[in-house]
Amino acid sequence: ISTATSIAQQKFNNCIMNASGVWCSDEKELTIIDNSAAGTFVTKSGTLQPREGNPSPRYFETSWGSINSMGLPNRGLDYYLDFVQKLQQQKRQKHYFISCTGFNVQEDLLLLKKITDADFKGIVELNLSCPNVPGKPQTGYDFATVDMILKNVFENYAGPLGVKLPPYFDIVHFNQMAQILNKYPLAYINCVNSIGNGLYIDDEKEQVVIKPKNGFGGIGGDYIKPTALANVHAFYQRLDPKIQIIGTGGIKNGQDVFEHILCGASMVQVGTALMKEGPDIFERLTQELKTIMQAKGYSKIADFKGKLKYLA
Ligand SMILES: C=Cc1c(C(=O)O)[nH]c(=O)[nH]c1=O
Repeated sequence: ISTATSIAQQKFNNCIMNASGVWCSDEKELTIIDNSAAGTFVTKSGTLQPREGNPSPRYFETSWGSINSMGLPNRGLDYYLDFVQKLQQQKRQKHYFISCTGFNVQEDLLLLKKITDADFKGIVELNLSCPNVPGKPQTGYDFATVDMILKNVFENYAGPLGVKLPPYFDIVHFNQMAQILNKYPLAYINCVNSIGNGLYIDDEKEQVVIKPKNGFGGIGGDYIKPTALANVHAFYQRLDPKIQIIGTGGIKNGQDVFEHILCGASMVQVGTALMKEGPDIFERLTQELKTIMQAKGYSKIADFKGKLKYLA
């Protein structure tokens, strides 16, 4: 039984990896994920300059998931690029994802130029969905801007590149976004980022639980699995098959991984549950997925990817 997969013709021996932002902020964390059962890793979204991010507390775990308003703290794209290039020299058969995000299209293009100049051979994840930078709207909800960015990106960047999208909640929005995405040679899209600007309350204190934005933050975990599955499947139904889908959102056991793949995901990313359990989770998720595949008579991901059935 194999849980291997491939994205943009790059092969991974496991279809399960971390979600950007979790266990990927520095060399130490990335090395641990690299040595775990995860098929690969994606870095925290790198910006042109390093960032402190928002004031703490800025992350809070609940029984059903998490809320975060990190504010894009990161070491800067150069740091992640240097680290991944060094690692790539040692592990030639492995491929890695680098996430990046600019605050406008000019910055996006500068980031991609850095990646081109570094002769990066892995896969780029352009984050269009950070919900927690005060004063900055989520690019992914501005369709015209997404179109303009992708046009500029693919006029300037030649390597495999995917985009991290926010969750959409309207069929017409799925249609409109799919129409835009299908115009471009995307390697993949990653659905979904956290559900933006949720609010979690400590009843005893009658208080919010994170400091930034009066307690408003991105929601992850069990709360968002139905939304994540719907976004994966909606785009799977609408996109050119050349554009693969990475499923992110609400994965904490093998069943959740199975469901994302059934909806059309070629790869899955784990955020909140990885934050709670640590990198050992990858071994557990892989074994649980294999057990499910075995019980159903599937030997590889392709046997059931996208094969969700409807009611007649
Ligand atoms: C990159 C910023 C993001 C952040 C953040 O750094 O606040 N949190 C998320 O849940 N998703 C993001 O994309």
